[in-house]
Amino acid sequence: MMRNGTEREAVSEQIISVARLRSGYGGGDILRDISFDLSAGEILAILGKNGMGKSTLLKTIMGFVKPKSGSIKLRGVDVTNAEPHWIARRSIAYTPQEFAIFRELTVEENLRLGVESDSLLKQRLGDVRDAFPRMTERMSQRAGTLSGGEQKMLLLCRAIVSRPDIMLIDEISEGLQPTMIERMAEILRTARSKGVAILLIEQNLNFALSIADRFAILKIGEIVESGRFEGRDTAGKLEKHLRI
Ligand SMILES: Nc1ncnc2c1ncn2[C@@H]1O[C@H](COP(=O)(O)OP(=O)(O)OP(=O)(O)O)[C@@H](O)[C@H]1O
Repeated sequence: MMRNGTEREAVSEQIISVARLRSGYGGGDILRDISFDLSAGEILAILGKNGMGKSTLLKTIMGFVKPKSGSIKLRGVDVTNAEPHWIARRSIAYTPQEFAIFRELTVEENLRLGVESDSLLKQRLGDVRDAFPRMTERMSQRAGTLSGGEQKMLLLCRAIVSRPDIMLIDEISEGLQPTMIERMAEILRTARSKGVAILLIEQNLNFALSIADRFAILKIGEIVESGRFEGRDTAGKLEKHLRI
């Protein structure tokens, strides 16, 4: 598949393949029939109104919610019925919507959870410094004392130090100041340029439009519209589906 961009490198490896996925909680279906592919070095924004199942999609890919039918493949490996701890080891970083840092641990200890050893974290501190220099000045500070924006940034830095092939990101920009959102956009663009495949759940349409290559609109458990961001045409489609 050709990527949107100037280099026009042919990138064919399907990093995530979801086919005819049905999933939900108890007897009810939240996702009814979801299919999409995501390649290396590509950002796909999943958009939709509240409660349409965007977070459920990421939780299902991570194995926290069990699929009822359909399939999920990560780099060609079928993970449809795999356990979350096994999926988490397949070079995938998940930043959930709810704060997932350990407030009582220090910034360094939280980052340490993203890597296998102390020495590896030391080697990769440059990644954190490049992403958000202030974080490396806060290494011994308790994570719970960081500002809300910094806590979200810590989540993203923890994902970055794990050097994943895949990032699943749920509403990272929610409630943040524009400068912080722009920094996050830069971090995600950098990850994409290194070939990371990014599935981005977003309510902030401008943020999504500014970084994603493609979009998919989720409505009542199905993808009702998808494509590349192409100016006004796309804006019209999005407007139609996302209107409150
Ligand atoms: N653990 C759960 N048990 C039962 N129902 C749930 C559970 N988690 C979510 N739901 C329901 O599933 C539906 C989809 O929720 P989900 O969080 O996936 O939506 P979303 O599109 O991410 O919405 P938002 O943008 O508001 O976060 C909602 O109706 C929600 O109430």
